[in-house]
Amino acid sequence: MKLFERLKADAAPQWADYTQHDFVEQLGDGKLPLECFKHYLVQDYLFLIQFARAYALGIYKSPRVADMRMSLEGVKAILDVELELHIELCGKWGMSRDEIEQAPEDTPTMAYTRFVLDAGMSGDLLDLQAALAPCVIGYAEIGRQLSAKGCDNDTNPYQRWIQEYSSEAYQSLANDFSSWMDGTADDVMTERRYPRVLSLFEKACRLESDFWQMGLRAKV
Ligand SMILES: Cc1ncc(C[n+]2csc(CCO)c2C)c(N)n1
Repeated sequence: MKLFERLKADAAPQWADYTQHDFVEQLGDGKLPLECFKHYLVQDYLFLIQFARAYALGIYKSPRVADMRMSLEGVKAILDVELELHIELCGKWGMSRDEIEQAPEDTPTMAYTRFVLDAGMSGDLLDLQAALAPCVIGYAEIGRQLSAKGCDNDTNPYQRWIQEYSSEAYQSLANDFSSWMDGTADDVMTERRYPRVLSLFEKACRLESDFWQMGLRAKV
């Protein structure tokens, strides 16, 4: 079995908590309170800045030029696409770029981003990929699920968000990430090492759930 499939199967409870979280369900049926989504979106912008640094660390930790290019694509996807999507959505709801960039980081944002950066700093490329995988691949699964249920309809205020993650472009980025991680595993994975990699993957799933929960807490 390929590494990503194995991790997802072994971390099934954490994966389900994350990808079927209440926040996701409410976003899907359009009933998520706007203040929850706005808090999430501002925090996600701050999260992505740190994620760009994590991908940049991936360049540093890459054993091959091909790996460096994959990490570089991650940096570019965040700086050129993801952050701009956030600014676009925040703008629609009256928040400016300055307001977003000056917002203080909430604790779950700090916990998740510093966890990923530390996994990469103290480990090798595979450790970093295991910590990044739930984020990159989980959002593709969530986008796919919501779109299959028809949640990306015109009446859903979160239609644009769902369309972004169910898009061909994002699905293919997530598939490429999965193959990239599988390729690294072919080179460096051993059975002795597997539990540590699984533990990083599980923790990242838990931190994703905490991130959704932070959004739900913002309800006034
Ligand atoms: C909490 C949180 N988790 C995952 C993503 C999704 N995501 C993270 S980096 C990136 C760009 C491509 O790697 C994408 C789509 C997010 N935005 N926020």
